[in-house]
Amino acid sequence: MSLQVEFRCLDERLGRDFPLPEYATAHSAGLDLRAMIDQAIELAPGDAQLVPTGMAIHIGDPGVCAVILPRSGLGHKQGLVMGNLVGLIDADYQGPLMVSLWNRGRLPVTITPGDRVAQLVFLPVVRAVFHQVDQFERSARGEGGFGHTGVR
Ligand SMILES: O=c1ccn([C@H]2C[C@H](O)[C@@H](COP(=O)(O)OP(=O)(O)OP(=O)(O)O)O2)c(=O)[nH]1
Ligand SMILES: [Mg+2]
Repeated sequence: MSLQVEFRCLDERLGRDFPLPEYATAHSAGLDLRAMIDQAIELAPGDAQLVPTGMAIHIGDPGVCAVILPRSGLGHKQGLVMGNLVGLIDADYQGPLMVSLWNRGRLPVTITPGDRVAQLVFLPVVRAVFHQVDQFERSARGEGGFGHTGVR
């Protein structure tokens, strides 16, 4: 399934010095996002910084959102993940796409302009309409949770 999404390039280096966001393979779920910073930054262990991606999107369909996720290699090996764990992009957001980069590792991480630091994944959204009730009709689980079914 493909989706038409409006895209604005906010940084002249994107599409000139660095490729525009693209799916790396025919079946990739995520498009890599680049750190469109002016100069290299070093993230000390534990530090987080909000970094522009040089682009904006307008999804425009309430049945779709996008999420910003870590890249597996950077996240696992260097500890470079998202400071908000997952970035959620609303369908009506039109501002610059920002990435919160958090070094959760034990060593400093250097980020160079244009580095692919995160990935953007589009997802379907179901928006709920709440119907207030006094009691739920009891389900098999009821109120059991948080390990209620055991480990083994
Ligand atoms: O990693 C992120 C997360 C969010 N956003 C943008 C798009 C999103 O639609 C908007 C608001 O995000 P969210 O609702 O998660 O943040 P909030 O703290 O609740 O802000 P708001 O009060 O603007 O909704 O910020 C980003 O650019 N990058
Ligand atoms: Mg919000």
